[in-house]
Amino acid sequence: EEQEEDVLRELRLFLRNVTERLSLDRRFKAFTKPVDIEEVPDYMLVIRKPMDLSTLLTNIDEQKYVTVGEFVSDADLIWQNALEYNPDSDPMDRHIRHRACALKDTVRAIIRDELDEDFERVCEEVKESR
Ligand SMILES: Cc1noc(C)c1-c1cc(NS(=O)(=O)c2ccccc2)cc(C(=O)O)c1
Repeated sequence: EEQEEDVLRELRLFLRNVTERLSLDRRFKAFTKPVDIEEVPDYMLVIRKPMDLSTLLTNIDEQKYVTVGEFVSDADLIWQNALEYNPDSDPMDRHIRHRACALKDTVRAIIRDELDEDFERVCEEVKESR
């Protein structure tokens, strides 16, 4: 009902704000768009569930997420995929892994600092009621 729509609207505003801040961080430029298959032809063979910050934003607009937990699961795919696809010791792989780890830590720090646990609990209740 109305109260549920209010909660989900506030969730979308919070998740858009988080996603846009990540997209503005220069360290995360390579995570802003889907990996380009022209540039990285075998990417889809290795990575089963590609994810990037622009796709997160589309998912938010399409009301895919009812809880912050669902959003974090998709956000985690971005750095997990980067670690999986770039495992080698060469400098390029190390560089993308450093940025992947920075993304992981930044998402967790924002959620810990800015998500009210009572708000997340209300979102979980909306999810259970559906
Ligand atoms: C991400 C990712 N996961 O595996 C790899 C490998 C990368 C990755 C892919 C690219 N090239 S790209 O054309 O697919 C692209 C450019 C700009 C934004 C988004 C994608 C560049 C870099 C980089 O570090 O500059 C990294």
